[in-house]
Amino acid sequence: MTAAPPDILRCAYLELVVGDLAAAREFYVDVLGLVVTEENGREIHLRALEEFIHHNLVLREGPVPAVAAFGFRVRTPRDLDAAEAHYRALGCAVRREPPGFRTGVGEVVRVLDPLGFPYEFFHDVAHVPRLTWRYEQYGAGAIVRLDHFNQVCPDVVAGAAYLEGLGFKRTEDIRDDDGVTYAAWLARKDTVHDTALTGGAGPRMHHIAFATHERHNILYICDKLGALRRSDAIERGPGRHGVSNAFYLYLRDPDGHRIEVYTQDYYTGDPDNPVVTWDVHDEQRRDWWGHPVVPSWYTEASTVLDLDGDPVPLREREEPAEMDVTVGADGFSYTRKDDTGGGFKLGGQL
Ligand SMILES: O=S(=O)(O)c1ccc(O)c(O)c1
Ligand SMILES: [Fe+2]
Repeated sequence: MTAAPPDILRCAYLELVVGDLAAAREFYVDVLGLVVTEENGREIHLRALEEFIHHNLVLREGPVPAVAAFGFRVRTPRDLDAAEAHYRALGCAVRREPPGFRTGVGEVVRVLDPLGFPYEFFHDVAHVPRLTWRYEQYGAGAIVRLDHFNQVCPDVVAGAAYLEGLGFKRTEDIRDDDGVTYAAWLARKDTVHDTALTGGAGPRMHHIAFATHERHNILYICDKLGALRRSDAIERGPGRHGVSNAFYLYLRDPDGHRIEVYTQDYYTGDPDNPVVTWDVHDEQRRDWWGHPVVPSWYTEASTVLDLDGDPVPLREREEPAEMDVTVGADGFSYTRKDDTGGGFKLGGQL
């Protein structure tokens, strides 16, 4: 028995558990320039500059750095009923929480989804000032929107099928000639993704991504981290993605949570938007300029919590791992597919 999915508008907020609230606040507010909507001694509610809902990120101090909730806004209050019915039909744990359970948010339907991720759905939410035109409040990093989540799960094919059943549309993926799918990007709003699946031991959160309008905003964040002698917060990039075509930078926060700053992907809103599939051996799939992906980007990710706040046990990926099939002295990755010389980049191998 199935039940129609809720009409999800977009990824809207993430609840992050951090080990030191002051250190996390300094990173997300003082360094990255996210805006404090409200805060107390236990948690801080932050938003991007163009956001008008109460928050895009909750920082809550706790014993184990982890992700406690992936929040999605739905189109109408009735979509909360649809969310509850959809997940009960999937046999998932479902809890309906009253307004105020989540600061600034009305009623929330929380689920532990089939992949083991704590998703939650809401409609009613407090409106706060959209700071779009308040340029005097902009840090030069100018983070304007929450753009997407990225989730690590063992079986990307099954995970993408579940998300497509939830109404997400696949826009890009990475595969090989044997039919293995290594990663997939899926959208509800008219951009490349609201969330993505990265093949690996999961459930874990790979990253949360915020958008800037310009590439120079991302370059400024790098310069600022250098000036602060915190360049070790830069894990990967800056660079240009192949998948999504976005300009990107990956940072690690004080707890190791991965944050992407991202700009200039493309419109995907037509119903017949063509899916872009990349060959896992294409050296330009993850970095259009062919720069290698640092190993930690493939191996490290954040724990996720169940609805009781306990870490969700991991399942290992059974199919080949992308890092294993694209790096090594054999240089399986190519720049030009038919280049008989191998065409792989020296120095890009471990
Ligand atoms: O590295 S990829 O080009 O595959 C990529 C594309 C879009 C993303 O948001 C991302 O995190 C990673
Ligand atoms: Fe991303």
